[in-house]
Amino acid sequence: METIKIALAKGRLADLSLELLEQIGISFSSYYEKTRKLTFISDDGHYELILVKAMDVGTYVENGAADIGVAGKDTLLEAGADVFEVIDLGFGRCEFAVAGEPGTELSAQQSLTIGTKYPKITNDYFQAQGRQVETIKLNGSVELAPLVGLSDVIVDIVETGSTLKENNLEVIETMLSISARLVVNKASFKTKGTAIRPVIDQVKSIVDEKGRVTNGN
Ligand SMILES: Nc1ncnc2c1ncn2[C@@H]1O[C@H](COP(=O)(O)OP(=O)(O)OP(=O)(O)O)[C@@H](O)[C@H]1O
Ligand SMILES: O=P(O)(O)OC[C@H]1O[C@H](OP(=O)(O)OP(=O)(O)O)[C@H](O)[C@@H]1O
Repeated sequence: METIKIALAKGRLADLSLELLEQIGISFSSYYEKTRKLTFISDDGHYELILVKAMDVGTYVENGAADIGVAGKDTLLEAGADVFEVIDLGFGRCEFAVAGEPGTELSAQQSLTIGTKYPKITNDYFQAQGRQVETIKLNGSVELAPLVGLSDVIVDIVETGSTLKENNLEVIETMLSISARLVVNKASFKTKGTAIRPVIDQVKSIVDEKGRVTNGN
């Protein structure tokens, strides 16, 4: 069997993604040795795990450097990744929102400056409303931008809302829902279909099962 390469995002999605793979019998014991390694071979020798930055998963999968990947919908949209998005995995759930200081009114601002890690999503969102905005690309701690006058508002991920609250900001407008997705390289889907399709099917059945439990049915 040809080795299947799986790209996972370092960070908060990594452990959940590995748990899911373990549930379908794909284990990477060497991952837990906590080394600085970025590639790992599965215990059965059939899969290779590559660990990449969250924003880069789509790029690796689009270019065929990985056959399969797990990435947040946010990063896939921002990277404009041309991949097959086959399953909504149901974890890494959060919302995209415009946030700012309490009382900020978007319509009241003639020209709006927006601090964000996601300039493409932000521009697309406002362009769809026929509105030109100026985005300032940031790489983290985005909530700081309106507090220090770098931008009028921010566009960022909101989960519990506690980061906004602790920085005296609030959601002004929710934009779209985000969750982790299983993605597949378009060529691999055909050329390695015999090996990839069973992985997709097994992941699907686990996600469906979880959905049923969560829904109480
Ligand atoms: N607060 C959150 N709650 C739920 N999911 C989140 C949250 N923040 C981010 N995510 C999801 O998890 C993915 C990975 O986030 P993580 O924080 O690990 O990396 P990152 O902040 O995008 O990258 P880096 O820290 O390397 O710049 C995101 O792309 C998003 O889909
Ligand atoms: O609504 P909450 O539950 O507070 O979660 C939202 C926070 O989580 C993410 O930050 P992350 O931890 O990835 O930090 P960074 O983007 O600043 O690196 C996001 O950028 C928000 O700051």
